[in-house]
Amino acid sequence: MTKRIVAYTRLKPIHLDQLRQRFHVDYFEALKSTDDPDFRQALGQAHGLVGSSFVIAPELLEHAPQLEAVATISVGYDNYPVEALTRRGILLCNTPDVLTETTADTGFLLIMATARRAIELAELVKRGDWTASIGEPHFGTDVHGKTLGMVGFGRIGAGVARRGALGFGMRVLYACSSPKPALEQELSAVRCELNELLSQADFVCVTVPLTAETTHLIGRHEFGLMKPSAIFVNIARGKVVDEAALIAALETGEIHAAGLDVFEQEPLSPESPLPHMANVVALPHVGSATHETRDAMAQRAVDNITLALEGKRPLSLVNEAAWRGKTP
Ligand SMILES: NC(=O)C1=CN([C@@H]2O[C@H](COP(=O)(O)OP(=O)(O)OC[C@H]3O[C@@H](n4cnc5c(N)ncnc54)[C@H](OP(=O)(O)O)[C@@H]3O)[C@@H](O)[C@H]2O)C=CC1
Ligand SMILES: O=CC(=O)O
Repeated sequence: MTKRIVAYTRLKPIHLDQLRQRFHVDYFEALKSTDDPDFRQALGQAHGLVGSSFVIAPELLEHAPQLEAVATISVGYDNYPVEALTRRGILLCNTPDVLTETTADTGFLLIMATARRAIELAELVKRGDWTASIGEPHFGTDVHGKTLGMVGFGRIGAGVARRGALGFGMRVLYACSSPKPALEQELSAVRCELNELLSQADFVCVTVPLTAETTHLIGRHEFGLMKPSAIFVNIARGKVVDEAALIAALETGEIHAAGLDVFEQEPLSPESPLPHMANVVALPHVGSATHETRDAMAQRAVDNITLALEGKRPLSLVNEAAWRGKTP
């Protein structure tokens, strides 16, 4: 029997063809909502699910009685009900590693663009307002030699810190669930409590996954601990930050500026003041969005779902317990 896959994110022909060589693929290249009746009907026969950017609620799984594996085209898996999947023995696979360096580049891009006010000043030139030598009101802030505070020190966090420590001579502090002795050695990084990091860092960069524990990890209290000169960067998930508290901290000068790739609501609501604030650089969740990296992520997802549906261990598995349940 040919197994069936529902693919709900646009894929390049090269990736779609690989899936179609082995499976029957129900392809939703422009899915607007998981309430789409055709999508729900296809789920009814699906053994595999491939995609990203939609919340896959536990209720949706009830429409997929034959589901064996899910491959998200992302490293973050906060859109998936991991416990419900594991309970049913459904494998959940993601795309770590292949996007680490690109996302770390985005983190550093935000650090640099925000500190040096690159977007604001480029806009000034574009408007034709560069009519005299630029003076102090338009000066930026140095990055090199400053203190970089990493909240979360996994793959991407280490990538950002490496750029800061080795490329820009920054002192690295990190707050993380577990110590990272190899990185401490490599980057002279120092582990500290979150509150201490927040009060010492010139740049605070968030790279923790979104979990129940990290939801609103950074809020009013935390912004209050930061230096008035601090620059806050979030490349993790919007909900890790209390956005109302962030807006207040930026408006009152409690912190200096923010570089943001992720938001509590995506796409960003037209009512949000964030993209209109001079001290904010806002990007539309493009941490991994380069041609090379998005191709590598899609390929990893194709490889993951193919292996999983062939009864082999996928390359990157989130719920180890579901795999253990399948193996003697
Ligand atoms: N903006 C974008 O486009 C992108 C965003 N992301 C986001 O970045 C996140 C991180 O990815 P990646 O670096 O690969 O993941 P990792 O799992 O390698 O790193 C996450 C780190 O956060 C730490 N951590 C987890 N919970 C806490 C906590 N409560 N307090 C302190 N530290 C904590 C982990 O600790 P420990 O090591 O002890 O487990 C780990 O070191 C993803 O989950 C995703 O949400 C990813 C890619 C692109
Ligand atoms: O946000 C992107 C991801 O890969 O996670």
